[in-house]
Amino acid sequence: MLSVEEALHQILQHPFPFQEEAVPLLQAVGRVLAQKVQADRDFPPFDRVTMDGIAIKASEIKADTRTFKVEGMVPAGSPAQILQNSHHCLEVMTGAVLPLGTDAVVPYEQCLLQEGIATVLAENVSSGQNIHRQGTDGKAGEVLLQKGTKIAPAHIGILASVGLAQVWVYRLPTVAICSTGDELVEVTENPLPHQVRRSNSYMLAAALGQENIQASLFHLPDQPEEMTKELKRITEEHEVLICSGAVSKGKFDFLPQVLAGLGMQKVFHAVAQKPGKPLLFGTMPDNKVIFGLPGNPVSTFVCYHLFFRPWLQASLQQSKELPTAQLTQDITFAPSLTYHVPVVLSYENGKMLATPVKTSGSGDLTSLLKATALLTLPPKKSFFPAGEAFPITLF
Ligand SMILES: Nc1nc2c(c(=O)[nH]1)N[C@H]1C(S)=C(S)[C@@H](COP(=O)(O)OP(=O)(O)OC[C@H]3O[C@@H](n4cnc5c(N)ncnc54)[C@H](O)[C@@H]3O)O[C@H]1N2
Ligand code: MOO
Ligand SMILES: [Mg+2]
Repeated sequence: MLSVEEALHQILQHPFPFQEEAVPLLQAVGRVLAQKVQADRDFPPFDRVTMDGIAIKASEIKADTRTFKVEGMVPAGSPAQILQNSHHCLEVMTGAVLPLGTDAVVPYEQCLLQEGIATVLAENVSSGQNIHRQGTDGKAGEVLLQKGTKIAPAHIGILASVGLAQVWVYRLPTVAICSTGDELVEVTENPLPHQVRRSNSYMLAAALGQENIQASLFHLPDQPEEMTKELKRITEEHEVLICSGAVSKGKFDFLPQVLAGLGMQKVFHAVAQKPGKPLLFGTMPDNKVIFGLPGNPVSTFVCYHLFFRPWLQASLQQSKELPTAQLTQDITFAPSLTYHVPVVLSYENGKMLATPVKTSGSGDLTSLLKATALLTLPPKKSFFPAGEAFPITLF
């Protein structure tokens, strides 16, 4: 059976060649940048006043010279002004261009202004005080954002600052989510005693929503002809198919054979891990990919985070290092499988700690309510002592 690393490696051999598209600035949040972003001018673009007050030449402050005649007023948004007489001052507002001939700003709180004369009350005034010098934070032409950056609100601020009303981002894939199983009924239905409401498809759709992907939802019955008919249409109309269920050894687990009949090239079917052993991954023509996630809700969730998300990130040319956290208690796990443990994270003395949550297995969706991450324990060992650190996947 394939190890988790090998399975992931094989999945990453099939990235989707996402095209680029331009979107309006505000629609770029949560998307992945497909262009390099450079500063179109210095950051800040001029010597910027950082306090409301008066601008003076600092060297003019002497023991007996603390009064300055006010020459005028420089609001933010007005062109640069020049101090005509170095014994004078100009009133300046936060955000204004520092007047030429001045090199210090004394805040109003440290001045007395009376009848056009400012008296500096502050003991010391040093050259450069309360001035945000041009280009301190970035020079014109400097690369501020790299391709592959996931755009967060702060990035939107930078994009706006450099004048990008349209932003080039990677186009998102069209994704179909298919749940399977005759025991499953709609959220709005009242399940009979032998039925359950479908939750996996909604959980997956919500997770994809966090990637800005609006997936289409379908449900397939445990019936191969019907499944084939539906999946033929769905795979024609979508680039990515994520199924949940019907991939194990059951007499009604028809998904692998139905997809093979539709032309899916199986890449693998089974990974040495718990949960999520019967994971299926395959490809279709035109770079289409299929993830057959095992149906137990926690398996679906784990496989989405451990395999689908890295595939999406790699396709969007994003790289990611997995952080680690230290176990707070011993874990014994004998099978030679990679073990994904739902954990709750905390911090102590600057260290991230992982405490396993109580769970009754991969069918226990409620275990995810307490957890904030998955801790991945390698297959080679069976005893994992408290204090040892392992990679975590946040969700
Ligand atoms: N003989 C074997 N039996 C099983 C094996 C095995 O290796 N040999 N593997 C087990 C593992 S591990 C898992 S995980 C499950 C995976 O099974 P399937 O992918 O075939 O999924 P189903 O049989 O369709 O369903 C399993 C379970 O999950 C519930 N489910 C499915 N979809 C949803 C949904 N959308 N919302 C809520 N719940 C869902 C379903 O009702 C079942 O209870 O197989 C083991 N068996
Ligand atoms: O994916 Mo299964 O847990 O190993 O139920
Ligand atoms: Mg099954």
